[in-house]
Amino acid sequence: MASSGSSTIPSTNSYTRLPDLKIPPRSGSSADLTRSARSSRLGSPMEDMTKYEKKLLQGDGGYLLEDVPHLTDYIPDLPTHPNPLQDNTAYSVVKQYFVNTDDTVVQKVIQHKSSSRGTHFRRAGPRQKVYFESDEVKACIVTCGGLCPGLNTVIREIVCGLEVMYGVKELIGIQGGYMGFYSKNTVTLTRKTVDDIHKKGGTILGTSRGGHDTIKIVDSIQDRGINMVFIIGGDGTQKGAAAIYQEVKRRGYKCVVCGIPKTIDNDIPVIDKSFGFDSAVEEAQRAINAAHVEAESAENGIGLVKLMGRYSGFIAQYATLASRDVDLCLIPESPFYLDGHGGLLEFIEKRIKEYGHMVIVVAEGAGQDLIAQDMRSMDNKDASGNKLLLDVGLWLSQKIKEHFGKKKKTLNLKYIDPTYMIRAIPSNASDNVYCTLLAQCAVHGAMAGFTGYTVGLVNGRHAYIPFYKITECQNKVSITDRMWARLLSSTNQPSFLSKKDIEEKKEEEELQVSATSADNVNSITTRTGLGFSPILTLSLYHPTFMKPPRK
Ligand SMILES: Nc1ncnc2c1ncn2[C@@H]1O[C@H](COP(=O)(O)OP(=O)(O)O)[C@@H](O)[C@H]1O
Ligand SMILES: O=P(O)(O)OC[C@H]1O[C@](O)(COP(=O)(O)O)[C@@H](O)[C@@H]1O
Ligand SMILES: [Mg+2]
Repeated sequence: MASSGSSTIPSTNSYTRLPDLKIPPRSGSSADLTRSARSSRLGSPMEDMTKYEKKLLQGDGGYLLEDVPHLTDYIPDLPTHPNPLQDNTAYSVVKQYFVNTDDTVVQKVIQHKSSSRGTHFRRAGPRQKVYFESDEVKACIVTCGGLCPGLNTVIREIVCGLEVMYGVKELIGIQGGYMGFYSKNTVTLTRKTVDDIHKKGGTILGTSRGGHDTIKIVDSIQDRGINMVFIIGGDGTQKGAAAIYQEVKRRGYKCVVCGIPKTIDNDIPVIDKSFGFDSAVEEAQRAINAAHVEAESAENGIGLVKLMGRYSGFIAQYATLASRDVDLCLIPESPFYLDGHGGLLEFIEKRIKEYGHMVIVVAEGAGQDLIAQDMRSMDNKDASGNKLLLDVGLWLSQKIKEHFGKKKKTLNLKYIDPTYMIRAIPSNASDNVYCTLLAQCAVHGAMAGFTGYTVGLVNGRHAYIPFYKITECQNKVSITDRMWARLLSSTNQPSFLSKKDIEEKKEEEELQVSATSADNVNSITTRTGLGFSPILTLSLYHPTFMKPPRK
């Protein structure tokens, strides 16, 4: 818990001055605008939501800090207070408990002797000074998107963190996701009411897709006098959180907006992994084991297990690597074809002939283009705008059965779909610890006045990451990476790709990396002769905010 104090960067005054960067509010700043004053000062809300700001700081050797916003960026002269943790009997004895203001976390941990030091994020943790008095805080928590193991643990630990560490008394839960801000009642959250919730799956607050209406949400935040918003959700949710932060800032309202990344699919970039992912991989083992037992016990037995993963096949990949019983793993990132030489059906036939049984793991987003060709399906979307998938498990079962039928070969195929069962479990022990630390870091950041950030684990260290880094792309399994090769060699399955396909994939992935890399922003930063210089806050256009939020 203690700060290592081993900052890799020299401490300079210009660096520590960063939170005091003054950015004139667009329309004056006041923490208590009345509704009429508010609306009369509003320009076009969408105008501002089409922009986000980058706080970049350059140092020696290509060091770049992609910093998160701070309340003082738009509300000058906010008073600070000593952190109440210094009087907390549990924490007051910890040496160097407060994080050194210069501490940052590197994004890419592999370095060469000629590498530039690259992108860094602000290290998460408690600060010496806070920007809220305990009795001034009115916090709220909301959970959005699909379920994921650990949601209740994060809720519990935000509540306990605020109440126990910072003496905060006013905390409410927004029910039913984003739309709950303007269409549902709230629940009071206290240490007592959340005491047991980490043992249950799901979220005690409820969740939903769709219904993100930035203006209505921020109106509700202001009307309720909320000044800390903790938003737990996936890639869609974090985009919504970024829009809320922009609007709160545009109104000059003193309110922290903090995201805690949630997704069972592990599709959020930058962070090491999302909470609940480990629990999901562990629970998937039960389904794979069952599939293996069924397959082994029958003549020409196939156990087919479908796992979640709409656009990213991480659960399928890691569940396969963990199990060692899997003969074939199919994920959205790796295209395949069914018929002909080198096709999937030929491989299945061969493996069955060789071993008498096999286990197939398929991520729900795999082969969607093939199914769509087959079924001439419509491009359906859910309330959040996510693609509604066709059931690849049923489709594949059918195709395998038809193939064996045509060849008049015996087949015993058992299809297992444990997807929602996996998502609905409580988090396992390691995810519980992970959720606790994430929640505590989120709370420390909010008390320290940071805003517009997602808290995440980067190379094993907790960091505050600006929203745009999380929302600009999706984390996907790289099939030109060593980890996918490990899987291929463990299952001994073909890659179904030609050399040309692999080259194209490599190029595609490299392009994606360079489009989001620090090199792109280096060209728009400036330097002074000092080791570190708070350089500028850039307004950039980002496609996320170009469109009105999806409803
Ligand atoms: N681009 C966006 N801008 C604003 N809100 C969004 C955006 N995409 C999704 N949301 C909102 O975020 C919430 C959750 O999104 P969803 O994609 O369903 O789940 P997840 O956050 O788990 O990816 C929904 O209420 C949805 O309306
Ligand atoms: O809850 P729904 O609407 O059935 O959605 C199922 C989807 O939710 C997920 O479990 C998680 O997606 P999110 O992280 O976007 O919530 C996907 O794997 C799956 O495709
Ligand atoms: Mg999502």
